[in-house]
Amino acid sequence: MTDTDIKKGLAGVVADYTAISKVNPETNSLLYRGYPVQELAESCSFEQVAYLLWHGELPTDDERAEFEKHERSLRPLDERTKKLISALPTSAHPMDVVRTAVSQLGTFDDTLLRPGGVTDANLNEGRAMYLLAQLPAIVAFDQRRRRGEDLVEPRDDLGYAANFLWMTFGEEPHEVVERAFNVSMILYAEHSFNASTFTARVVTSTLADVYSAVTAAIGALKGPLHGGANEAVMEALDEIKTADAAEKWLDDALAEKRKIMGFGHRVYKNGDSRVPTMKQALDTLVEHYDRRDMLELYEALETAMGERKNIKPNLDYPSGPAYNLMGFDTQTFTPLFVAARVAGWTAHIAEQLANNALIRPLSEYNGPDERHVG
Ligand SMILES: CC(=O)SCCNC(=O)CCNC(=O)[C@H](O)C(C)(C)COP(=O)(O)OP(=O)(O)OC[C@H]1O[C@@H](n2cnc3c(N)ncnc32)[C@H](O)[C@@H]1OP(=O)(O)O
Ligand SMILES: O=C([O-])CC(=O)C(=O)O
Repeated sequence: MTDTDIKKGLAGVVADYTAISKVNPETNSLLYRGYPVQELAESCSFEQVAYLLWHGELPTDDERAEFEKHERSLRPLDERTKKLISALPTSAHPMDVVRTAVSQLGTFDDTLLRPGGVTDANLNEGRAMYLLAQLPAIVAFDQRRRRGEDLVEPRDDLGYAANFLWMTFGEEPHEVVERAFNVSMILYAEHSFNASTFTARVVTSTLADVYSAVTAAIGALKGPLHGGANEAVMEALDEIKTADAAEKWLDDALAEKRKIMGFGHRVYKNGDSRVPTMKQALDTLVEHYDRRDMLELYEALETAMGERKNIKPNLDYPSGPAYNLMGFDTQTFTPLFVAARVAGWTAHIAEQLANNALIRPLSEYNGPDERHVG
């Protein structure tokens, strides 16, 4: 075996089929079940897109109404979840809180103990809906308690995006903000075999349950090379402060061999298909909040990175400042990604189970030759 036989980071390896989404770097496009993500972001709600990812088709009006009713009924947090979150230190990262809360949700589900209960497709669909409905409440409550604010109960007269913002900020969002947030949730919902989704599929392939797979996926998403980058983008923009400081900041960072968060991608080498749509949403927020300074800073760093390295932004680059303008704390950004991506993770869990093979690659041993104790 030579070095070239080792696929470091599994780069370029096709590990399985998927019918859920197609990431095409050649055409710089992303399809969810065949639909261009830009079209879905333009005309659908996050709930419709979750339905599409799970069922393969967009819902009819009746199916949509039923789906929304079910999702809304599952929003309120259990007292045990409120107690658990309240007991966790506010010094802990919100991703650790979300991971812990999802893990606890698994302990409430006694259907897991039924014969065949872990792999039952109907039960797993119910679990996916439960997680989709609960995550906004978990994320919103955690941000509020860190600010010394009381929990805001969900509303069943609001759609997913409006209710999420309502529970976080305690007021109904302006339509511009609701729209931008809905777009971000759709763009974050699914992206084929990214690291967190692959993690969920690895865990599922052992026939472990949905909660275990999602808890593990949250762990994988936390890192700054993946979902954690949206938070890191904001930290960088906060550090740079103004557009005229961007070039020097970048030169210093590159000289220190730092990775510039929100830039580059394992699959897209010519720009991330989702960035133009999220950038448009960011533009609407810049106008709404009258924050041209943010846009200038955003564009200055993007331009400098293009000139120095010819590396383009990924989705985390525009979504970081967008979430900042909406009023989210920087550490809440990656939990927002979790809330959206759980739609994709659970679609992949179902797909993995429908045609399962244990995921277990080989390694080439390069440690000491055989030796003996004593
Ligand atoms: C939603 C998402 O999860 S999107 C990804 C979010 N992550 C980030 O934004 C983190 C910053 N980006 C990165 O670290 C990388 O671009 C990754 C991890 C996303 C992709 O990495 P890989 O496909 O493994 O590419 P790799 O890291 O090998 O980069 C190739 C070259 O480009 C450079 N490069 C890639 N991205 C960056 C970056 N953001 N800043 C500086 N240099 C970079 C690498 O240093 C490397 O240079 P070299 O060949 O001189 O060593
Ligand atoms: O596909 C990837 O490797 C990372 C990514 O953009 C995502 O998960 O949205």
